[in-house]
Amino acid sequence: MTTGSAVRRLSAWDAERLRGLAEEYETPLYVYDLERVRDNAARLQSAFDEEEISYAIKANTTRPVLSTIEATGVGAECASAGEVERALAAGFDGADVRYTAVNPPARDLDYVVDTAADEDLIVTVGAADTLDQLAERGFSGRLCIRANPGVGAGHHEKVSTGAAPKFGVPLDRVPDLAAEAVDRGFDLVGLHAHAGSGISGGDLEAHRELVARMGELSRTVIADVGNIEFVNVGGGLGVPYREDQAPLDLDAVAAATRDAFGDVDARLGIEPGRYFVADAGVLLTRVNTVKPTPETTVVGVDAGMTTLVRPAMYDSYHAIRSLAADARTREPVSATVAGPICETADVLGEDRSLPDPERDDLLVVGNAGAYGYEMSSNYNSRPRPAAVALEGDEARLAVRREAVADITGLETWSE
Ligand SMILES: Cc1ncc(COP(=O)(O)O)c(C=O)c1O
Ligand SMILES: N[C@@H](CCCC[NH3+])C(=O)O
Repeated sequence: MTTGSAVRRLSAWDAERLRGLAEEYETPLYVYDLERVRDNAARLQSAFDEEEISYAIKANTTRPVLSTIEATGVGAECASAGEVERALAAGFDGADVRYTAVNPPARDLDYVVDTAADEDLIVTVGAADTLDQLAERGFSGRLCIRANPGVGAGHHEKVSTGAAPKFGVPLDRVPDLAAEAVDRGFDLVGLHAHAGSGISGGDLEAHRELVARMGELSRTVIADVGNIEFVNVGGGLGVPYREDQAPLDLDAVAAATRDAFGDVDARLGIEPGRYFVADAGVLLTRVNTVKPTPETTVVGVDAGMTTLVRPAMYDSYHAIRSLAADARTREPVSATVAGPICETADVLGEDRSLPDPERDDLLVVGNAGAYGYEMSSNYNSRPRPAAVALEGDEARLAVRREAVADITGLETWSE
């Protein structure tokens, strides 16, 4: 049983409503549909009904999104002290929050150790060094060890983490570190690994291999040091970005995951981020310049790589559609949709067929709910956009538009 469709194309968004939101809140504007977030959560919970699910909140930490996901009963995986703070503030139970330490700054560890004492957080370490730093701080909470499984996957080499030395303890060193942790009095409750982000059907073999390696590792660790509560095999479930891409068959992924894990006396867990939120969000942007050139029609818009960095950073494809009310009556042109930033990489889409664009047309960019606002920046002193959350017929401002004064307000130097 699944809830809603596994694919939500751009054409499913109500164009008239989006035009109204752009008028009211101006552009660039992120729009999140909370009902779609719930649908995505329900689909995950239906497929992974025997597993423990956490939301990797780095994908979208906007408060209404966090509260909506918290209400579905899943946990939260956090990549920083700031994310832990936001997860707790949104209502996640401390016992369901995991902090994944990646070269953790001392300030993160101070906060997390302090908070863990009251909130029962789980801290995941990916280096023996981090274990020492926790011991130095008198950490007495629940501990998880992140393994580097030696197998990675993902939509781009920059997001394939499973074999990158930066992440996790090499698989063959995990049993010794686990034994050492238990000897030193840590409460070892789990093991963890993550292959990478944006896993598609073609990556399933890599996923299966990672899970199989984690199954074997957990059997060794349990035999050495006794029971643990869980083995989390990471996030990474991809969603279709192109119109012709098929969605992941979640039931098949869940079955393959269980099968590869085998018979281990610990709860299996996953921690997707993107799957919860990607197609629950769009980015609205307005055309400010139309420039025909011999190669292409350059369509200049008010959102750029500072608003949505994925195309510039990973060459990611995001569908773009014109919301001009008379779009159907216009001839299509081949367009390059480019932002206002002084970088050649500041292009949201190339070779896009758009109804003959005009200044002030509204465009909508798809699948912007994951790693969109989260990765936005202030480069070129561009204020970050606003975000609106939709709950049924209601729309509420979730994040106000940044002003230049918000940026300059951080400066302490005055003449
Ligand atoms: C440790 C960890 N867990 C979970 C995720 C979530 O990945 P995704 O949003 O692709 O599901 C990430 C990001 O890649 C991650 O680094
Ligand atoms: N930020 C990446 C995915 C997550 C990487 C985090 N480990 C993307 O937009 O695809």
